[in-house]
Amino acid sequence: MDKIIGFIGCGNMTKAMIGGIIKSNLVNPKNLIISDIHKKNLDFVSNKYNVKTVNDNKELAKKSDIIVLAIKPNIYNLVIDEIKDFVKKDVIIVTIAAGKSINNVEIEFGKDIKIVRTMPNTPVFVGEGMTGICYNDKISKEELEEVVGIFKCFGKTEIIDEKLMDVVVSTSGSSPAYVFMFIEAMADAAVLDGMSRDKAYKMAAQSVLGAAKMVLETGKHPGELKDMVCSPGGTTIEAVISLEEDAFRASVIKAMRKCTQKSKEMAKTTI
Ligand SMILES: NC(=O)C1=CN([C@@H]2O[C@H](COP(=O)(O)OP(=O)(O)OC[C@H]3O[C@@H](n4cnc5c(N)ncnc54)[C@H](O)[C@@H]3O)[C@@H](O)[C@H]2O)C=CC1
Ligand SMILES: O=C(O)[C@@H]1CCC=N1
Repeated sequence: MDKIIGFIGCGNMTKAMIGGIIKSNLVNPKNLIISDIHKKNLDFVSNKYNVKTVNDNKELAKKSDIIVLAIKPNIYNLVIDEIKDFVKKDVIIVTIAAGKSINNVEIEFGKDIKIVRTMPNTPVFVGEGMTGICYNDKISKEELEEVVGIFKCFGKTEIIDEKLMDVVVSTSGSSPAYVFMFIEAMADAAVLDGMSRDKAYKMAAQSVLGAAKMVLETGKHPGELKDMVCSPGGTTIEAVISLEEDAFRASVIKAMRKCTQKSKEMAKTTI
């Protein structure tokens, strides 16, 4: 691709995304421009990846063909207000924030603008991200493919109906946090029973990775895969029954619905 891709905000997500883009050789590093209010973040990426950096969002807006808004949702208004009169006519705006609908962003720009709304997750750091993507009616098939191509540099992508984007937030955007809690809890139990901390994290995490791969690669129902682990009168069924008694699955479902609801509420209140 020979388009100029600009990232506004050089935090965790941007660092991970540009790392993946450069590794996959999608664009020359010189075609990436990053802006941030903190020089320390810009120095980090220019030293590590040899990308262009600017401390002025307007300057980035004037030069970029695609702009990824990688700032926190609460400053989207501020940043859009700052750049809206400086963006190129055919610029593609890519959002990655929870609770920012396409309509919110269209209203903030106050003019016809191409928008791709995405929800990635932190596994983009290791090239295993999962990104839900939707877009407005100004985006052509080719433009959508270009943006999808960016997100494929650091993981998998799914095109999703916008009305399900709040569900994407809870299912893949926020879900690494609950999985980390699960791994931490498993490791705590192992440590309690005498295993060293480093071995406990490694063994719990690899088991989660392997189990996830089995769901993706066998196509079997997760319940069937669970049954394959449970020997009659054995050890696993003891753990399964204990988790059921403590409403393990109901807790996860309840937590995810709260997460989805929060994303919906944010979309109502952030314009
Ligand atoms: N962390 C996560 O798991 C995920 C985050 N997101 C979304 O990604 C976005 C970025 O999140 P993170 O990278 O985690 O945040 P972060 O806090 O690490 O990065 C935000 C960056 O924006 C910079 N910034 C603040 N004001 C600015 C301004 N006026 N102009 C330019 N830069 C400015 C900050 O200095 C910081 O480097 C958020 O909207 C978040 O909702 C999306 C999916 C997953
Ligand atoms: O908690 C948040 O707002 C972001 C969105 C998805 C993951 N983290």
